[in-house]
Amino acid sequence: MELYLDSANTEEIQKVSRLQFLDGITTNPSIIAKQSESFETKIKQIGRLIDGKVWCQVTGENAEEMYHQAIEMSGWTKDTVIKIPMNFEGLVAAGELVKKNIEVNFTLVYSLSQVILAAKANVAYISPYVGRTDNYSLDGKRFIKEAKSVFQNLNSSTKIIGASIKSPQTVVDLVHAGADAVTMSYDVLNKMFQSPLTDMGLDQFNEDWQNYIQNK
Ligand SMILES: O=C[C@H](O)COP(=O)(O)O
Repeated sequence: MELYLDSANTEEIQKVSRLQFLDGITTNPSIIAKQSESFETKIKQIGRLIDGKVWCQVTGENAEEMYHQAIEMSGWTKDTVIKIPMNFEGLVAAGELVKKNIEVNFTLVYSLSQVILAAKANVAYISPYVGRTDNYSLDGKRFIKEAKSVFQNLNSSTKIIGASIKSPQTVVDLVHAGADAVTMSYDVLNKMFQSPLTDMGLDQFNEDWQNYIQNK
């Protein structure tokens, strides 16, 4: 399973880059818009901070614009995944990029008919936005399970990256549902390793150890 941080914040990226197993950084236009640097400067900086894939999203309004942006962005880091919106123009652009062996992710995927088109387009990833799905009383976990089964039925190698994750339990649910990858905020990533039982156990070990070495 691949695990990504969904952020463009330098401090957050520097901290998590110490985790050797992280697969990279995902971004989107809203995440980039929170930063002071230009898009290109920011993505290149992330590429220097992390040893892994850097995901960036095209903002063009038609296939041609998306394609040219994607080609340019591919040169910004050594391992770039291009995020393309799931719509007609995006499908056209993705076709051209896949031919050039560029890794493409269809973003904002919410229906199984979109999943079928993604499989036909032979893209590397799709990203269903689980938290946003759940906000509309639709079942994000179930959608990932069904999308996985569609890919299996079609013998597709397209991977599913669960996005818009709001809690560690959602990560667990998505792994059970068959997600190949997950991306989460710094806040959710930090909550993943926290447990009051771990803290209590560690406090007890420390206390016992101090007593032991003092009485030796
Ligand atoms: O780019 C994908 C993000 O995971 C979206 O997350 P969000 O719903 O918290 O904006």
